[in-house]
Amino acid sequence: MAARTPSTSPSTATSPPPGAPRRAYVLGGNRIPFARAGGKYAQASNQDMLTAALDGLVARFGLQGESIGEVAAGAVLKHSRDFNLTREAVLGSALAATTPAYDVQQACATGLETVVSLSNKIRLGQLESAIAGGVDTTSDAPIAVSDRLRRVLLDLSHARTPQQRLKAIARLRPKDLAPATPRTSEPRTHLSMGEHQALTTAQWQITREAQDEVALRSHQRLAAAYDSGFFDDLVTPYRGLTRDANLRADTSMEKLAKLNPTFGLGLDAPATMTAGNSTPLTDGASTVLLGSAEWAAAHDLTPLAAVVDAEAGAVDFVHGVDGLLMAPVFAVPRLLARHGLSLADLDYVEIHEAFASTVLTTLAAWESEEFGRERLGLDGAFGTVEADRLNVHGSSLAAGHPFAATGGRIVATIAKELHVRRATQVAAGNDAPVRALVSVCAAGGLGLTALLEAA
Ligand SMILES: CC(=O)SCCNC(=O)CCNC(=O)[C@H](O)C(C)(C)COP(=O)(O)OP(=O)(O)OC[C@H]1O[C@@H](n2cnc3c(N)ncnc32)[C@H](O)[C@@H]1OP(=O)(O)O
Repeated sequence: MAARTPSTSPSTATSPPPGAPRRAYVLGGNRIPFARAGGKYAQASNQDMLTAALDGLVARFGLQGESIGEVAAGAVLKHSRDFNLTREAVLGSALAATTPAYDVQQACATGLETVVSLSNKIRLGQLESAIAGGVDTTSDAPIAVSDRLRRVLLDLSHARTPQQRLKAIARLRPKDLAPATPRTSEPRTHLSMGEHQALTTAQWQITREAQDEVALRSHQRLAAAYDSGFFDDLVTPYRGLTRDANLRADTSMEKLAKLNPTFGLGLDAPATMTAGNSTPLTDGASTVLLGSAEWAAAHDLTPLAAVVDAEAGAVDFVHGVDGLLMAPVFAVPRLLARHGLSLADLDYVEIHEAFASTVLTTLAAWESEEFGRERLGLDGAFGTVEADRLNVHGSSLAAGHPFAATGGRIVATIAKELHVRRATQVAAGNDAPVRALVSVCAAGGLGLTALLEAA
């Protein structure tokens, strides 16, 4: 277990101007390595994994027995018994049982939403400390019974006489006994996330080679970050895993090129999306420790980055022309405009790699003069993000994507990167702010984006 981060420079937590809301800081994070579905965590539940991620955080920051302001986390795929999964995880952890905790759900944006909403509470003075997080397992996904079987079972539980029981059972047909398994498909279109993204990929004419390059870079960068020790104080080994199981340090353009297309096979365009340039189904959990400058100082912790602001977006993917995962394309310009910033002002950007082409279609829209003028209301293209400041430590293609846990993984990673960069800059006599953007697309045509600044 990594040691608690000592506060070498608590005064680096910049104070807001008088009258402005105070700042909320990311103080650190902890996650378990992400596993492939059906892999090392096949026997672990959401509660097991979230508790493990929480306990790793507690151990790292010396929070045993501590009452934290609030813990908010969530899971996209949740058993009905887990009506407050987060509270149960807290009760099973080393935190004080007096820590309030609750579930949040915003599809793949869940983890980032918990960071944003808890940070806002800290900024308002409602909380001094908080833990954000998320967890998901596709290995232990809930399997529901059919609607008719569910109604019959409910009626049976209310039946008072044998006749009433028999009457309820008599309504059942053999087909009602078939289970209803969860699918990553949109209820209104019945298309999976991958099928939706294949439509967007074709719309923006993204090539297979460009997608494979994004995937390769993601694996190479995540492997390099692990090798350099970057994740030593962000990831705690769990159930035999020390690194994300999906990480393939030995993948190559040649290996990726050999994979058969998985999504977009029936389209009137080349099918370019494969298992290599799509996120795999993944199990895992992440947590992020948040606090005010005062709470951090009292606990001898160094603020890494402030959560400055956030912007949500949504697209009408059912009736409109915009792809299911394109909401961040619209949210980011609004977020940056509020701060008088452009993409060029950002030192780091992480665009969640739902699919390699999600990153590429997002960039293509921002780089398009026509899109900038007609859809974003700008004078021209919104801008671009060069590869050297985009997903610098890899992203979901390599790490995997346990839906609700991805936001926490990104925020903890980028906050540490901001802190490291700022320290190097300050040592060189440069006091310029260091900023990062987090962009997460989500099912339902949703997107959530956040602006962070090194403390
Ligand atoms: C908002 C959002 O985030 S939306 C996104 C939500 N997430 C999703 O929708 C999940 C999408 N992903 C999937 O559904 C699945 O992972 C799929 C369909 C893409 C692939 O599923 P599978 O076929 O089971 O993948 P699997 O892991 O077996 O890989 C297939 C092959 O590709 C190979 N492969 C995968 N990645 C790589 C790589 N980077 N390099 C080399 N080979 C690779 C595997 O080794 C395997 O080869 P094999 O058949 O010889 O064993």
